[in-house]
Amino acid sequence: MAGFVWKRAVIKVGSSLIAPDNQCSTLYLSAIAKFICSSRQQGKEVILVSSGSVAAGRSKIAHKHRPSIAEKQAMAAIGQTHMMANWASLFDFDCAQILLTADDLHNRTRYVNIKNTLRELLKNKALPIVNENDTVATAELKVGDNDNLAAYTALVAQADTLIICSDIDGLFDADPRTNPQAKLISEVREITPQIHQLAGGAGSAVGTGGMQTKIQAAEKCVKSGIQTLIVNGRDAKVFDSLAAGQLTGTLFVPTENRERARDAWLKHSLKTKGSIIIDEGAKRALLEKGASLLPSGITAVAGNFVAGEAVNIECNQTVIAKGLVLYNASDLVSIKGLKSNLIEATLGYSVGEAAVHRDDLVLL
Ligand SMILES: Nc1ncnc2c1ncn2[C@@H]1O[C@H](COP(=O)(O)OP(=O)(O)O)[C@@H](O)[C@H]1O
Ligand SMILES: N[C@@H](CCC(=O)OP(=O)(O)O)C(=O)O
Repeated sequence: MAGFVWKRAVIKVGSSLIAPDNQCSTLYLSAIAKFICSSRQQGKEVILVSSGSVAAGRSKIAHKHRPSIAEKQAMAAIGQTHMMANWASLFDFDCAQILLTADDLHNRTRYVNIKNTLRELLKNKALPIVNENDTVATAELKVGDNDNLAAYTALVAQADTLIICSDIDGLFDADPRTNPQAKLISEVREITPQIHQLAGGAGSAVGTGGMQTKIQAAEKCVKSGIQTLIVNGRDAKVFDSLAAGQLTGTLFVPTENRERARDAWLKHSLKTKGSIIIDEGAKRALLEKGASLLPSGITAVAGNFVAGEAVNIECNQTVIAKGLVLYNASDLVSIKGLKSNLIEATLGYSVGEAAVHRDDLVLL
């Protein structure tokens, strides 16, 4: 198989690895944690999406064979602390808990907050651990499964890779539970209806969604240029291979270049709500150094946009870039021309030194 190259990955770990017998265990997590540590030492960035809260809390809440929604939510509330402690026991750096629902990902302000928080956590070398906020979310507000949640996380974090760790070697050409002749598919270049048909539901009592939700997750990622890998999280050798840069499991090959997909989205899909006018120095920093736009280079603000919306960036009456702005128009008016270390004192808050981060900016 070809080499495995990445810089920022979301690693999704399923319930069957965290709480195989409805109880937290580090049996399968040690190899994953070792891989996370060695990757970080090489300067790579990792975000975990971890399931397991319901499974880990199951034995703590009295319930009939099929727990009610409230019972499951109570299990998640207890199990989440056990799951986090289980991971934290494996690392000598900080783990950061992020609990999300679909609603958070669809709301612009909350989406921007999630993105900024992830960026800040990675900058500070903490390990973000994301799970669905099962305790508050009703079915219609939920993503529903952590495979799709991991794909959304990879998109919001602008990761280049999603690694889904499951209890099976990857995608097979038939459900191995019912067909012992099933063969592993090592590479998928196009997610066709036939690929969807290969997938069956969850294989264990603690899993949700099975291969179907993993293929949905891969589909979301590959069209945004994010390579997606399904691997067997029970096999420590898998992580030795990945650490050595060797692919294993099933790779879903991106159908689009990541930068091109991001640029096309910024350029064509987003309606601009205003303009930021910048000076020659800021223009040079953007064009020649690929820098973020700092408030110090802003001379004027036009329009009434809010943080997270798209704006044109203009110099000498020419639009030179488009990007997602981190501050409201009225706040930018207050901080234009100022050094970034004065943002907090001027506004009473700061979401970072840039007005538009270079990851959210496309040159025109
Ligand atoms: N075509 C397929 N290839 C591989 N596994 C499949 C396939 N169809 C269904 N499955 C089932 O999907 C299971 C993995 O999903 P799931 O039980 O939800 O685990 P996780 O907790 O890792 O998300 C496998 O154990 C397997 O039984
Ligand atoms: N949010 C739930 C997990 C949902 C889920 O997708 O589980 P899994 O199929 O094991 O990844 C929990 O923490 O129990």
